[in-house]
Amino acid sequence: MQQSVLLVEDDPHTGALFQGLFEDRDSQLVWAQTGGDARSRLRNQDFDLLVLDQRLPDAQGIDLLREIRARRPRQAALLITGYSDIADAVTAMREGAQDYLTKPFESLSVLEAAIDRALSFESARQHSRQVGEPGGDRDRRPLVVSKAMRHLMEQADLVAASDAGVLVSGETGTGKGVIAQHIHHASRRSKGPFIAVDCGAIPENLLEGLLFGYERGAFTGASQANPGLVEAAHQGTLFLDELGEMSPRLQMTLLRVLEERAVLRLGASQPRPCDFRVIAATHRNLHEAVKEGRFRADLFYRLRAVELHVPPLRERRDAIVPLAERFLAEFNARDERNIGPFTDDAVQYMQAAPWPGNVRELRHTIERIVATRLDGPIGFGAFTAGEQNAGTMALQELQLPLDARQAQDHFEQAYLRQLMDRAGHNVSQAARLAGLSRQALHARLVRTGIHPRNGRPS
Ligand SMILES: Nc1ncnc2c1ncn2[C@@H]1O[C@H](COP(=O)(O)OP(=O)(O)OP(=O)(O)O)[C@@H](O)[C@H]1O
Repeated sequence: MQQSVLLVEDDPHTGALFQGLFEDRDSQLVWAQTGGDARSRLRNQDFDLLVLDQRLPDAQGIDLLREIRARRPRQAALLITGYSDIADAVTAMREGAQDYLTKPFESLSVLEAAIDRALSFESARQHSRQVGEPGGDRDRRPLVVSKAMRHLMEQADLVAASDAGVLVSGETGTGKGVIAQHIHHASRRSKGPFIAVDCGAIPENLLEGLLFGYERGAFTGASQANPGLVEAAHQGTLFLDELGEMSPRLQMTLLRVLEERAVLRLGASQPRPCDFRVIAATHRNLHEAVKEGRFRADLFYRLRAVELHVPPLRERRDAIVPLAERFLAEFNARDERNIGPFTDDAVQYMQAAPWPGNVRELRHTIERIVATRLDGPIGFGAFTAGEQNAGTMALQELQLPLDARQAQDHFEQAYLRQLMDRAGHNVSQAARLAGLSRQALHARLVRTGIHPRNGRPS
């Protein structure tokens, strides 16, 4: 079925760019130049995807998105920001945008990939809602197979009943975020928001404003007051991922907020009461960090009333094949394929492989396999194909354009994708391998349009 996209954009160049992009596509583009125009178009037609510019003559893209999603909570959207403004981007994601794009666009292919991704995501979502109900929610639950994980989930259920601070530790990709969400959904706060922040990916000064909020004029560029994620998590759960990366100054502010149950926005004189539960996660050994004085002991003990350690996948090998089968079913449904089953040698390979990137790496591998074939059983070769000569293959497949800047962009994208694959899609690990700071790498990933989590163009 033909999909439809509503572009809300006042800039004629960007509008023309989109019209050009949609000329050869099987989907329909409708272009509205103002918020008012967009509202009237939405009264007459449903769109599979909205692409909203943040700065419109009569509205802010985020405000418009908020307004539209109040009536259509499942509306898929992408936000275009004029500057790489991470605060706008994060707000947009919180309002339910699938993704954000920064202008000027790096390249047409990055833009096209983002639209494709949002549209295929939307069609998969519509599909899974239709076929998934009433089992849809069940499918999103973590798969619990091994004894160690069963024990962990029992503990998670117990702690969910209390309001105690929880520290979830474990290697990257083991499912710490999944456990945090499970605790939230099993707790009395389940009707409130679950807000996740990756403390390691955001520079300290931005993280401060993002978490604790700011008043208008608190700093240059603070043109309007912003409540911050702590306030947004009111009556819900704040998931602080990679807490070990938080600077000592922000650790102190966070401790104060937790002790006083109130937050003081930057530039404000009156604290605002807030009621939220913190679940923190770390891949670092925070006990060591406390001993070495790099992490505040008082904050550590406060957040770690209960500690749950998620074991690496190699220590729960009986879960590998059931997880792989779950992911295979998920991607077959999403990509409308019918690939599988796994052959015996594929099963043996999976069970023996080290999976340094844990469940995320397994999931990503199955996604790659499904994306690169049409049907048939999955043998051992499917798992090793990506590893052999990964470097030379990536370069041969690059087909670099002759324009020097474009060639550099292509090369950087290929490099970053390969780097993220090697690092099991963990930004900290990738930054270590690349010899870059985590923030510098994150900025490059955002700039080149690669999604830090899955290495695909966003
Ligand atoms: N038990 C599980 N059942 C189903 N999917 C899982 C399970 N554990 C992890 N996953 C999937 O693996 C991926 C990684 O999980 P998650 O993001 O929770 O890991 P993490 O430990 O928080 O990673 P990081 O330290 O990099 O933030 C996600 O796509 C998640 O859905």
